[in-house]
Amino acid sequence: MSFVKLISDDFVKNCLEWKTLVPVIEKSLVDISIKNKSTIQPARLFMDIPDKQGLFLAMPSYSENDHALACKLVTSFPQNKSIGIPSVLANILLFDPITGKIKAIVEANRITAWRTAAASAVATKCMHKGSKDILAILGAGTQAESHALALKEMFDFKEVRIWNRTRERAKILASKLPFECTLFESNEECVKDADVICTATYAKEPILQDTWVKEGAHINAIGAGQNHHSELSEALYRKSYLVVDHMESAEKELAGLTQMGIDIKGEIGNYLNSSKTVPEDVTCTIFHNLGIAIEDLVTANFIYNKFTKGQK
Ligand SMILES: NC(=O)C1=CN([C@@H]2O[C@H](COP(=O)(O)OP(=O)(O)OC[C@H]3O[C@@H](n4cnc5c(N)ncnc54)[C@H](O)[C@@H]3O)[C@@H](O)[C@H]2O)C=CC1
Ligand SMILES: O=C(O)C1=NCCCC1
Repeated sequence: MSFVKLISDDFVKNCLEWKTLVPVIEKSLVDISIKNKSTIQPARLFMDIPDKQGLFLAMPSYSENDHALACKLVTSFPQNKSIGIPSVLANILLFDPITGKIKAIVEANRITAWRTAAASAVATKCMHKGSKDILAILGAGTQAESHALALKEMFDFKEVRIWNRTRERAKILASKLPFECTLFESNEECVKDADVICTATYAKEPILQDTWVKEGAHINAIGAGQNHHSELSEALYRKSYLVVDHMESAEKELAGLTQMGIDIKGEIGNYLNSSKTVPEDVTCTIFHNLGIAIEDLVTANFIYNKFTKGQK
C-alpha cells in the first residue's frame, strides 16, 4: 500500500539555499520560453472571493525534462496578517507523470516566497548590467523578506532600504534580516538613487512613480494579485523596458497594461538564452514577476527528491 507523502514547510526550509535554488529557477524560466510540448503551463486559474478580498489560484504544470507533474493551489487573503497568519498560503500536489497518481503534497509557503525571489534575482542579473550598490524594497511582508535575502546574497548590495506603509512592520522585518537595513518614512526617499527596486505589496494605487526612479534602475514588480500592475505608475511603464516571466500569463494578467498600449517586450527565458537582448539605451528595466507554476514544479520536485532520498 502506498501513501501520499506529506512534506512540511519545516522540511522545505532546511533544503533551500539561494545558490542552489537560483540556477534551478533560471533553467525553468528558459525551459518555459521554449515553445514545445516538453514543458507545459497554461495561464493559471484565478477565483475571486470578493467578500474576503481573497483569491484562490490553481497553477498546474508539467515538465518532461524534470519528469514531473504538479499543481500548486494557493490562496491570497491579505487580511490574514491581522490575525497572525501569512497572507499567501500554498500547497503543491506532485503527481507521478507516468500514471497521474498523486505522490506528495508539499507545503509551499516557503517555496512560494523563495522561488519568486529567486526569479527576481535571475532577472536582475540578466536585465541590469549597471551598479548594484543600493537595493530598495517597498513592502515588508513575506515577499519583501525573501527578496531582501535573495538579492543581498546574490549581489552583495552595500545598502538595503525598506519602506512600508506601516513603519512597525518595516522594523520587524529589519530585525529579522541578518544584515543592516535602512528604514524610510517615504517611498520616494527610499527609492532615490536606488539601483534595484522591488515592489512587494498589495497596493492598488501606484507606490512607485517614474520621476522618483533614477535612470538605469531595474525594477522587480512582484505584488498585487489578479490586477498585477497597480504598484507602478503608468508613466513608469511607458518609459521602461518591460519583460515578464510568461507571455501567455501576462496576456491575461497584464491585459490592463497592453490595453493602454504598453508593450511587453518578451519573456525572461528568451533573454536568459540570449535569443533576445535588452538594448543598452533603455531608461529603466522592469521585470514583471507574475509567479509561474513551472517554478513551483521544479522547486517542489527538488524538495521531493531530497525527501525521498532521506527515507531510503
Ligand atoms: N509574483 C509572485 O509570484 C507572488 C506575488 N505575491 C504578491 O506579492 C504581494 C506581497 O505578498 P506577501 O509578501 O506574501 O504579503 P504580506 O501580507 O506578507 O505583505 C504585504 C505587504 O504589503 C503591504 N501593503 C498592504 N496593502 C498595502 C497598500 N494598500 N499599500 C502599500 N502597502 C500595502 C503590507 O504592509 C505588507 O508589508 C501580494 O500582492 C501578493 O499577491 C505573492 C506571492 C507570489
Ligand atoms: O505565484 C503565486 O504563487 C502567487 N502569485 C500572485 C498571488 C499570490 C500567489
